[in-house]
Amino acid sequence: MNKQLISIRWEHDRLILLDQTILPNEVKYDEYTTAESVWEAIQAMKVRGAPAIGVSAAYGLYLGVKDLPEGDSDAFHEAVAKTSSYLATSRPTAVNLFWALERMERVADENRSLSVSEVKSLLKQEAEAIHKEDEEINRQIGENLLTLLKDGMGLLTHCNAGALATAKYGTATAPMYLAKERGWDFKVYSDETRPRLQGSTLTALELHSAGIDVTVITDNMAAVVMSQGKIDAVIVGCDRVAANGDAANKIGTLGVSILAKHYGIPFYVAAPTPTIDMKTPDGSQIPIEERDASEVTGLYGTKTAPDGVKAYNPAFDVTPHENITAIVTEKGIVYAPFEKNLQELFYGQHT
Ligand SMILES: CSC[C@@H](O)[C@@H](O)C(=O)COP(=O)(O)O
Repeated sequence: MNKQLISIRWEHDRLILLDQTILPNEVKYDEYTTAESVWEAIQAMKVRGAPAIGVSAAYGLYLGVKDLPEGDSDAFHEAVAKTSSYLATSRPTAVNLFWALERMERVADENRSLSVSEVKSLLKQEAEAIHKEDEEINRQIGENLLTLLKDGMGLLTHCNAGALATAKYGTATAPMYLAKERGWDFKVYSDETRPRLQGSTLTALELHSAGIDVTVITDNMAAVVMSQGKIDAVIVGCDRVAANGDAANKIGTLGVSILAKHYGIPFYVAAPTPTIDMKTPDGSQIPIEERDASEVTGLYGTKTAPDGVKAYNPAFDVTPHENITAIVTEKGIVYAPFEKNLQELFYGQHT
């Protein structure tokens, strides 16, 4: 993959993020050295995509406490909890954010007997481990998805669950990169994904620069390409999968799932296990972020709706598990009944 498109780097105690809000026009990396600036980057979607948000928040937590004085251990642990709660307010839907922060807090809690400087170094190691593991998880998701696909297939994806949304490979895009390595040719259709256009600005950019055959369509073209027999499978990412298999993903995914069901096309959700939230029983309990109306009434600083008109901007929707053919994780492929099979995946048994 084009090296320029790595979204997250960690160098010399600095977080370096590719600014995804200005792609594909400009490739710009910014350095982050404070928890506040990482919070802003997540909120403004300079870094976005569930796994990338989790990795960035983990580094953000370390950045927020790394320069605190060594002498007062209680004050240090209080600051860890406070910085974690603060970073958790940056975006509500992707559970990876909370998962990564909880993991960081656990490391601090379990090592209270160590010196502050030792805990700081463990926090840094934990953030680096979360980053590295994400890359391995995605490769394995790609391998598992490939077992469901064949050379030459037409694939539809929505939003960007690609390398830019993760440490590497992406989730929904992982089989596309692996297939390319094996000399397979998929024909990928990428929904533009209004209002933020992640499908055209990000997915099309990364697949096209990797030499993968990708065609951008506007969201309202998905039905026609399916009706024309161009799509053999839909693969999407997710921000949070509930215990019953309902899956929150970028707004518009629900509609794509309904179309896929209508046309009898398999609908696969690529889900790293950190994105599966066994504590949320079903999709109705997943918090859905609502973003500023200006994302709907304008585009790149140009108004696309009249002044003062109302606009509704939920950033995610929930695909009911009935519309999902399989949830593909790094640990295996989960089919219906999802509740039972997710329990088995996580706990080895149905409780
Ligand atoms: C591997 S990324 C999975 C999801 O986070 C992705 O599909 C998505 O919905 C991203 O939304 P975004 O609002 O761009 O952060």
